[in-house]
Amino acid sequence: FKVGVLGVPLSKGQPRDGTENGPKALRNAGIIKVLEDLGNQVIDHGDLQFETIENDNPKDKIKNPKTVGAANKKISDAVYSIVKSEQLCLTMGGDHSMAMGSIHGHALAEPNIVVVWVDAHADINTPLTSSSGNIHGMPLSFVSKELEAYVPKLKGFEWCFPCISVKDIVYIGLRDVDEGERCIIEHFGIAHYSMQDVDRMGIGEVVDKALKAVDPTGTRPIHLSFDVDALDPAITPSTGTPVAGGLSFREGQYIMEVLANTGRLSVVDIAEINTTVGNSDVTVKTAVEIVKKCFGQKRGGNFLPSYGLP
Ligand SMILES: N[C@@H](CC/C=C/[B-](O)(O)O)C(=O)O
Ligand SMILES: [Mn+2]
Ligand SMILES: [Mn+2]
Ligand SMILES: [Mn+2]
Repeated sequence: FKVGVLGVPLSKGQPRDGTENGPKALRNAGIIKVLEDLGNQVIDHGDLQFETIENDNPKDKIKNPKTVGAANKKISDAVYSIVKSEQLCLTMGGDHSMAMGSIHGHALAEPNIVVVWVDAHADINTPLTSSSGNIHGMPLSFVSKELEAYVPKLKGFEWCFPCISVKDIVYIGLRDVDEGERCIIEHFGIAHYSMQDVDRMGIGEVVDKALKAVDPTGTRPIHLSFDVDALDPAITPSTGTPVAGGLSFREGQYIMEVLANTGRLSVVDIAEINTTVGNSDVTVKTAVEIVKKCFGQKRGGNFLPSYGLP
């Protein structure tokens, strides 16, 4: 693939410093070379620079609205231009509020996207249902048309127009969903596969059903937004909101292999690596292994055309 890599050092969508180090940690772990060794042509777009806006006081309890709004506008513009230049975009976060910008920019460039949201959390609180006021718990409410009426227009988000339908979203890995989010999921019938579903059906059936739910004809570009806290904290301890009982290393790899195999992956977010929490080496190594499966590495083995085999 032609892969456009973008660093998104964002942390103000949540309270724990450290997610701004995510892009650096992945780079230091050699993510660029790893992708090149898999035969991809990698264009490194560097790390976005975000400014912290002064007296960015909470508005209706929402924290750092101007800083997070301005950052996501930059993310949207960058992802838009990367997708427009026919590159498979890898956005390295940064807290998960980044997905508001990456989905927005992606949808502007590719109007028919579906969103596969792999996460312990639903991240679809509106500013009115959120109890924390942390925007990393709200990105999907800002970009979903059906929720527009419930999302107050906040200063800093004038640029953000709802660009997907909740029918285009499917969840995998849920195990910590707020009441307001459950209400939204039930009311709008959002496709979702929780860890209970993974236990009941197995990851193979979950991924098949998840893709069928949003893209039955198997034709639409895929936005994968992967929150490392979807995985079990034993393998991704360095994250801000860990929840026990997560996806195994193998289940995480399996999801990525199937999505890569569709050939329709268009944007991949990897979010919520926080190097200041727990053992960040394990977390970053796991994240790199998981991302490799998005960009062509197969557990059954790869041979690259360069070997000249028929
Ligand atoms: N639902 C909680 C937790 C949000 C978790 C966000 B994360 O999935 O991006 O880590 C909230 O709204 O504060
Ligand atoms: Mn999460
Ligand atoms: Mn259910
Ligand atoms: Mn998340």
